[in-house]
Amino acid sequence: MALSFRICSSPLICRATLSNGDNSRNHHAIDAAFIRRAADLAEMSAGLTSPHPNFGCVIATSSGKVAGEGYLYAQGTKPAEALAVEAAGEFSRGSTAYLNMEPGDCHGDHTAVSALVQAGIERVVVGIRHPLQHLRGSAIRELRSQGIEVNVLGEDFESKILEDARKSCLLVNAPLIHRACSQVPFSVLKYAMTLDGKIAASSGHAAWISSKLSRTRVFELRGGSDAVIVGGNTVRQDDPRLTARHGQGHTPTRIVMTQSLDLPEEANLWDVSEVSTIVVTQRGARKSFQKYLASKGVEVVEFDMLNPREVMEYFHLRGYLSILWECGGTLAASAISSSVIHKVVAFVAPKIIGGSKAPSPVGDLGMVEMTQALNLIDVCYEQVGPDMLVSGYLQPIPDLLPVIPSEDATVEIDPSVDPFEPSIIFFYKTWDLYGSFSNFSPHPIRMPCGGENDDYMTWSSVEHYYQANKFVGVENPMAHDCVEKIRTARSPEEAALIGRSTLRQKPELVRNDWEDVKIEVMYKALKCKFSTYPHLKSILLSTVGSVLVEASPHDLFWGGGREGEGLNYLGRLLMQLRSEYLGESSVSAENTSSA
Ligand SMILES: NC(=O)C1=CN([C@@H]2O[C@H](COP(=O)(O)OP(=O)(O)OC[C@H]3O[C@@H](n4cnc5c(N)ncnc54)[C@H](OP(=O)(O)O)[C@@H]3O)[C@@H](O)[C@H]2O)C=CC1
Ligand SMILES: Nc1c(N[C@@H]2O[C@H](COP(=O)(O)O)[C@@H](O)[C@H]2O)[nH]c(=O)[nH]c1=O
Repeated sequence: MALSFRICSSPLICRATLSNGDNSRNHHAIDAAFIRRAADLAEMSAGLTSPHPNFGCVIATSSGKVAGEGYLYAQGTKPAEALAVEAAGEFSRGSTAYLNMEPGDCHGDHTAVSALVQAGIERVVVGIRHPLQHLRGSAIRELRSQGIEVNVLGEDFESKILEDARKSCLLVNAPLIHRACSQVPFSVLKYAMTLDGKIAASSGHAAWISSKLSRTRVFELRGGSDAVIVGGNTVRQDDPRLTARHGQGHTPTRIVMTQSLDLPEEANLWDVSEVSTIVVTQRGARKSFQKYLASKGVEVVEFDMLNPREVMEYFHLRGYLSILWECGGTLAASAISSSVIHKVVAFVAPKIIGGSKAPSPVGDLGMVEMTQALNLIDVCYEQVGPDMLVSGYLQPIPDLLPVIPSEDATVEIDPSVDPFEPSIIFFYKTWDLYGSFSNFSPHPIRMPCGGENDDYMTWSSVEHYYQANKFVGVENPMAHDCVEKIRTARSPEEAALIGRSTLRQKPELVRNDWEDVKIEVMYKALKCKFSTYPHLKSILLSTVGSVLVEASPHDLFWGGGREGEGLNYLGRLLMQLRSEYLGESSVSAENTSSA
């Protein structure tokens, strides 16, 4: 899929022609228009890859013309700001950069901050600060320390028009903000209902209520989510596939929530050749069926208390940002009552089915008077083919300012808090605290390819290098192609997908000694990464005394597993590397003192 960044001629964006009197109002209008454009750009990666923090950037010249634009395609790919200054070329010098959100990583040569500084940007306007506490404020501080003027909406100046622009920045990263504030993923309840409020006929038949066009929109919604969830009854009634069939984009994990585990032996969701399925159930439910599902490649996770909140907290820990609920009314009511649903998306079809027993979108919430009804916020109406799409929020997007203080502010409030000192340090998603320990972190390394080819090459991440090494040195042109495909994959995620699926589908392309050498391959790559980036080495050394655990619940070799049952080889290798660095620094300290 091609990345699009182009010089835009949006009608919103005009040249700045300011008279003295209306200077500040016009400045605000121009800043607001460019920030809204940055937020629109940020949304462009939705559905292309797994959900991640969304970044967009517009470079505007002093005469108010767009010189370059960019957006983050996937986690671990070139920052939006770097793409935008590349597109703007020489026009970047002296220009203003508009960012929907403060960048995360600000250390090193390939970050958003370094791209803006090196391009000679004079002013940066930021829609919102980064919502994650460990990243909040760092990039802004760094840009200011480099002499760039930085204005943050809502902090440096306020007006209605800027407030609206700021809101578009909150909306485009609503999942991240909710995740940061509430420790559950952002959840959207989506349903299709007839004009008389039914989601199926009284027989349970529901195919179809909404039009084909509306259902294509649902595929897009799925593509922009980490997972789609339904209840056991929907599996029994509909035998759904829950795939995103809108093109080549991201496909979410399918989750089934069932207390009874009384599910059919044959179901579309048990075909995991394209997408995985996770069944969450009550501890001890139908052990033999659990085994059967496991034999089909379906992951089963047992809960002591199976309820929507526990399940969402669990998926938060697994790094999920956004979940689409496509369940029926019983589970929807339970999820709303547990306050885990943030947004509702309803397709209303101009059909009437009737039936006093036909199910409706939300079951019993225990309310008896209309005054108790939940009022949606920021409601939108859109016609999709013959249907009406009504969407809105059940909970306001938290106001970041008071809710999430920066790390510096936290230390001021409670000096005993040291976020870098728990005895076990978990890491997993690249944008979380210690995310730079992940193999998916966007830190390119230069390493020889291995095999007969000893030329040094650039690998966009440790994951690219590791996955490619599975096929290095194999005398088969398809293996060579595979190495090249992985090396040039647009994101670590894509590199992993190619590496893992080729290993499964064409095991003959995998080198014979792979199982014997894979740990060494990983160690070399990690060593290269941490030696190349001094700030990463410092973070690694700051963890001395703590056990490092990759919090991957499903990778039981490199990760720690859900309940500590994983071998955690990635954590172990990082600790081994840390000891090596410590040994080196104590030897060099000894040498200095004896010199
Ligand atoms: N038009 C539309 O948009 C949609 C329509 N439908 C229709 O809705 C009907 C099914 O509705 P419904 O039974 O409500 O839907 P679901 O199956 O989606 O949800 C209910 C099931 O969820 C499981 N569950 C697990 N934990 C809980 C919990 N804490 N609270 C509630 N349920 C829990 C149970 O499964 P178990 O019994 O296995 O333990 C329960 O039977 C079908 O006719 C289907 O066609 C469904 C989805 C969307
Ligand atoms: N009936 C109905 C929906 N039903 C939802 O879609 C699921 C089927 O998805 P799939 O098997 O992937 O096509 C089904 O189980 C239920 O969750 N959705 C809609 O947009 N419109 C509709 O009219």
